[in-house]
Amino acid sequence: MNPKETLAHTTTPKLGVLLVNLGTPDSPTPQAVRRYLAEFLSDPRVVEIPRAIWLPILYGFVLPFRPKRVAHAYAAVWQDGGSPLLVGSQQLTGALADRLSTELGTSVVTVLAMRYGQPSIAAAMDRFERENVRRILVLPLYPQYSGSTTAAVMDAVFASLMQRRWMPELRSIHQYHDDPGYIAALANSVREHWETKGQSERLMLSFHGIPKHYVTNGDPYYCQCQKTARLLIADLGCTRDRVVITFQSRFGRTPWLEPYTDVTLKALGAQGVSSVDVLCPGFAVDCLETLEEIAIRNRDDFLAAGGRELRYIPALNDAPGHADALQALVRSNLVGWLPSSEPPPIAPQHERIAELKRTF
Ligand SMILES: C=CC1=C(C)c2cc3[nH]c(cc4nc(cc5[nH]c(cc1n2)c(C)c5CCC(=O)O)C(CCC(=O)O)=C4C)c(C)c3C=C
Ligand SMILES: [Fe+2]
Ligand SMILES: [Fe+2]
Repeated sequence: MNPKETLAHTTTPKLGVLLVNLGTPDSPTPQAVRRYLAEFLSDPRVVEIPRAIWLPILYGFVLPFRPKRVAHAYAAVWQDGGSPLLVGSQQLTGALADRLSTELGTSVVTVLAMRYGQPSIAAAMDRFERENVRRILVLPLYPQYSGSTTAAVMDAVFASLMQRRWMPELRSIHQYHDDPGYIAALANSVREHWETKGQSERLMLSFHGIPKHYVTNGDPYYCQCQKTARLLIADLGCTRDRVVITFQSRFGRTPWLEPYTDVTLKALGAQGVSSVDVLCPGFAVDCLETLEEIAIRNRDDFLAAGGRELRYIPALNDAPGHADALQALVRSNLVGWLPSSEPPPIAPQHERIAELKRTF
């Protein structure tokens, strides 16, 4: 008998941290975008219309036309290393991996996967198996939980585990919308932007939308977006009338969460608001929806409607405060899995947000 290497009793089991983001095309071409959209939009977590109705629409009306237009949008923001979502997610994973290995040594393996496309969740699980990772913490890079994103990630993780004889132990972080480190990182990023560029007349907090009926059917996404916004506004000390909370990236014909970002920006421009700072707190890293939709298309619309300046505040990406926040989040979810079982204490500068979080 030739047992698998992972059965060797001398190897110490390791711990895996799996970061997962949405996924993105391999290149900004209609063919690659079509492959990506076909996989993404076939997921019943994303489009809940019955398959017999939706798949003919997807293959008959969406996939023949949308990829050409969307490929053009990707081309406008494509980077040397590839799609901004992939590059940014890789950089953030690198920053977190450095921190975790400095703190915990070689017993922790930090890996990035994408829910749709490459690098796949199945490949990450294969790597964990090869490296004798027996305990896995999954961190979907979505601060606010939605069935269409977070649960879709977990579906793929479970599907991959179904194929394995010796299942690793599993934990997952389903949301961190009110995590003090995350809120503080967002607030610091806004303050830094204001210090260098000055304050606009309005601060817009734009979250990715979802269909309204997902929320009425029980998805907590809307409430978690609102809580992120409340905590952020409180930490910034802004007056509520200067802030607008909106939802972007509408897709399809059903009503989505409102107010819509694009409609609101046009209305603000028309009402004589001359400058707006836009932050997208639900996007861990920049991507098509922030760099192209907000910073190019919606900016053009705002200016055309009479506005004078739209300043996009970048996503947290691999900023040290972001990687620090995720490190603390991961650490507090590893209690019992590490020799030292205590979660790290709350950083003194985050205590105020932790207190607010308890009261909201
Ligand atoms: C941040 C959380 C996200 C939620 C919630 C979300 C829901 C959601 N999205 C679609 C449809 C599309 N989204 C697209 C791009 C896209 N979406 C997110 C994040 C969330 N989506 C990101 C980070 C991205 C960017 C990907 C990139 O490569 O940069 C797209 C593709 C672009 C396009 O064709 O317009 C679609 C389609 C639905 C239907 C949905 C909820 C039901
Ligand atoms: Fe989306
Ligand atoms: Fe979009």
